[in-house]
Amino acid sequence: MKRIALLGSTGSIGTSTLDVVEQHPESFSVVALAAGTNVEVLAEQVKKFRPQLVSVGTEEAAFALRGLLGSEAKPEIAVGAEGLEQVARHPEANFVMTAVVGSVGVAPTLAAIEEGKTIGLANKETLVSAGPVVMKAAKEKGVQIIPVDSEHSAIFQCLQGERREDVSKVIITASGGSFRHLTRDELANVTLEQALAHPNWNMGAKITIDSATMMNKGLEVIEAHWLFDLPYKQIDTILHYESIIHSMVEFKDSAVMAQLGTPDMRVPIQYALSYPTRMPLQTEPLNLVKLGTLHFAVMDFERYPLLQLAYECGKAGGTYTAVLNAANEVAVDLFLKGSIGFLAIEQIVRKICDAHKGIANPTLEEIFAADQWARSQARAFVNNG
Ligand SMILES: NC(=O)C1=CN([C@@H]2O[C@H](COP(=O)(O)OP(=O)(O)OC[C@H]3O[C@@H](n4cnc5c(N)ncnc54)[C@H](OP(=O)(O)O)[C@@H]3O)[C@@H](O)[C@H]2O)C=CC1
Ligand SMILES: CC(=O)[C@@H](O)[C@H](O)COP(=O)(O)O
Ligand SMILES: [Mn+2]
Repeated sequence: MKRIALLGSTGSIGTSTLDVVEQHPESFSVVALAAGTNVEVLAEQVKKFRPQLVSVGTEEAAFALRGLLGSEAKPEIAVGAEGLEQVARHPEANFVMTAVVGSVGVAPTLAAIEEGKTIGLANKETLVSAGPVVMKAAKEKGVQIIPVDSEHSAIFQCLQGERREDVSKVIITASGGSFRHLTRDELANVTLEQALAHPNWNMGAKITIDSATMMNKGLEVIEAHWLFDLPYKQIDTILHYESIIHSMVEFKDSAVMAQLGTPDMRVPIQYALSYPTRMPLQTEPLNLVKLGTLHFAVMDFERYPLLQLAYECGKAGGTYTAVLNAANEVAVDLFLKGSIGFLAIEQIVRKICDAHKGIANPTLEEIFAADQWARSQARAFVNNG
């Protein structure tokens, strides 16, 4: 039985995870849930899955949750960063699904690793921000980090039974995001509503914007570097408009393995939970005949400069990727709030990365300090025009 602690239960990955759990009550149960402030959805989840512990972002959310639950369910309720960590450390959990958004995922992921829990990693910002620290901790504790991000799950699946030394490269596919048909000039006046309309996936707001700027692929390249212990020269990206091929691995004999499927995150979520076995899943099966044709194009680094920047930061290493991530989190948040235009996201992130004086082999404290520095720089950039 997988006894799951789920971080980010009210989000896109969180609700899909609970859908998978519901399909297999004999194999999966929920012992603890963590969310931010969406207490309406959380209350329904608590009533249905009966976790022992629940964490919310604020005291107000905790008060509202108690009111919504009434006498129907009375889980222990924790709050804030401490609450997230408590959920990650829950003594009865043997699997922690990290599906919060942002580098707020670093601390609870490290806490779960410290407790020896298997990690299902959806939260890509964790490895982008603190990859060396997290991977070292997982190695020392013998903890398995199973990728949930669709591309990394695809690569992970393609690597089963293969020897790492036989891999010549991985090829991460990119849909191109909401504005893939626009030129850079045409990006100047795009709206938030347009940016949030991903062509293939229904996801949370932040990752949908990251997909439109191609930062999502940049974060995924860095995530792949840490998950699969590959140098950046062995990590390629390619445009693939339908998101049917979730990623590929090329081996030294030129054989290419790919994992395909209709775009449904429940597949990689369930694979992480059932690994190394597979289980049935109610989802739309892939029909290649109906699809007819799949389309590909070479990645355009001039069109998508944030992907170029992500490779640069990844290769520079140290604190550069934490800064890249934190500046991007703030810039995307400002765009979501309507404070800046779409193209300002990449301008802000580039300026802050250029201004950063990196620290090689950083400690966790140095990573957190770099993250905070980048956030304050990004906010100041906007305040000062
Ligand atoms: N959506 C997808 O298909 C994919 C997502 N990912 C990655 O998975 C992660 C989650 O993405 P997604 O589900 O789309 O995001 P959503 O925005 O849909 O959900 C985010 C979740 O995190 C919670 N949360 C946010 N901040 C905090 C906080 N400070 N403390 C506690 N909980 C918090 C939210 O709570 P609340 O809403 O209650 O405030 C919500 O439950 C991201 O890192 C993303 O890049 C990777 C691949 C695919
Ligand atoms: C579902 C998933 O894993 C997302 O990261 C998705 O890949 C976003 O799509 P693009 O970044 O390719 O637009
Ligand atoms: Mn992805």
